[in-house]
Amino acid sequence: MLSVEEYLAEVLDLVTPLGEVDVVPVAQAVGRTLALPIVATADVPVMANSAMDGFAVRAADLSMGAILQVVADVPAGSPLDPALVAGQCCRIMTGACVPSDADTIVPVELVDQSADRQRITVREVPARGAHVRGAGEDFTRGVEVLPAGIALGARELGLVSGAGVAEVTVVRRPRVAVVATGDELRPPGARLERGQIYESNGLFLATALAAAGADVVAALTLPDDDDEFAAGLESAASAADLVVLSGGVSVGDHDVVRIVLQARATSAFRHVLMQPGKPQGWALWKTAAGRMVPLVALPGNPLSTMVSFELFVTAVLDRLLGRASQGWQVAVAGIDWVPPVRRRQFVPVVVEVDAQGCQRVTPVHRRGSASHMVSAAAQADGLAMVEADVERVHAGDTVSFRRYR
Ligand SMILES: Nc1nc2c(c(=O)[nH]1)N[C@H]1C(S)=C(S)[C@@H](COP(=O)(O)OP(=O)(O)OC[C@H]3O[C@@H](n4cnc5c(N)ncnc54)[C@H](O)[C@@H]3O)O[C@H]1N2
Ligand code: MOO
Repeated sequence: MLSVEEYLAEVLDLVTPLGEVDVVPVAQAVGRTLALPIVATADVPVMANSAMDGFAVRAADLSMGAILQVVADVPAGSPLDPALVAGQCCRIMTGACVPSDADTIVPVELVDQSADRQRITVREVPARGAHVRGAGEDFTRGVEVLPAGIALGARELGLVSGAGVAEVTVVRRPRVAVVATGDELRPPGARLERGQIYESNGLFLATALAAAGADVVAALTLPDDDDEFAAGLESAASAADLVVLSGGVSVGDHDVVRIVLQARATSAFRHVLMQPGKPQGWALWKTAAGRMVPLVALPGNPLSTMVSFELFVTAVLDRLLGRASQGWQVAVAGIDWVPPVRRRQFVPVVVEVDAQGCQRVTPVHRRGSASHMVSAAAQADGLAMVEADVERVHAGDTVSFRRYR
């Protein structure tokens, strides 16, 4: 039996970072991983500008009751830079360039305006420099605003476009094929005969892989026949950087993935000290074209597939993409529960934050981490991890927690 860490190290050894890149417009870069850092093409703010709608003034002119003459109007986007001499100011809107002769903004609420809007009387005196957003205050041209290895979400893309960058260099998406195996599998909607079940791992894996940044190039369901399975696997692998399989990894007579890969590939089938997800396998499949394609074979029970995906497949994708892997946080148990014996437990939990700000996690299902359940993972916020030597989790005990991405 291997520890989770030992098995993870074996699986990670199967792949090296992809190293190939795409250059894509920023609007099409969501979910992609930066291959090169983002360097600002401009200062942000690009120029000193007003944080308020009001009047740009010279601080030297300010006193309670001072009357200033309004000599210009500067809305946002205006190129105007009106000259201001003593006793003069200009009307300015939020985001507009502060005139070179002004150093302070008086918000419109702090003045009285004459009926003809040509003069203002100052009712409250702001500090020198008030409401002026300085050029380069956020960052300056030439600085790195995001490092390589970052996955681009909405917030990152806001920053990238704000920094004036139109195209980003991202890691090519890993091409991943999904193979579900089992004679019993039927598509949802089909009429089930005795012994048959609805296929769910294939769609789960394809969807989770795409959400994690993969290009899913094939999603097949293959039977437990050795030759048919091998032929399907060859077609899946021929277009892929990685194949993720579900089912058939255990010790049964029809566990086609183990049987075929042990006979026809470089492979290892392991028992890992985790529950769910004890039987695991990996292989290197030599395609007809002579390319070695890494395969990660997950146990077929739906919760085993989901947990194994979280622990191993996401880590492999992170490595291919050159991206940091997600860590574990500290949480406390919301209730008592009994974890399985001698294996580290990964149990789907809901999380709530208590009055003290602690994350309290509670298994979503009375069956805890029983591996046949399809509902538990979907109803959970993430996984709690309980070490193998824990005989009973007590409410208030510290446990590790990882939120689904
Ligand atoms: N004698 C032993 N038997 C088993 C052991 C063991 O150590 N000794 N380990 C058990 C554990 S733990 C697990 S987990 C499973 C893993 O088995 P396989 O990976 O070989 O998976 P299958 O037998 O193909 O399927 C298990 C279960 O999951 C259902 N399944 C499979 N694929 C799908 C799919 N795509 N969608 C939905 N459900 C699927 C399948 O019908 C089975 O019910 O082995 C234990 N046995
Ligand atoms: O490891 Mo299996 O996933 O316990 O049922």
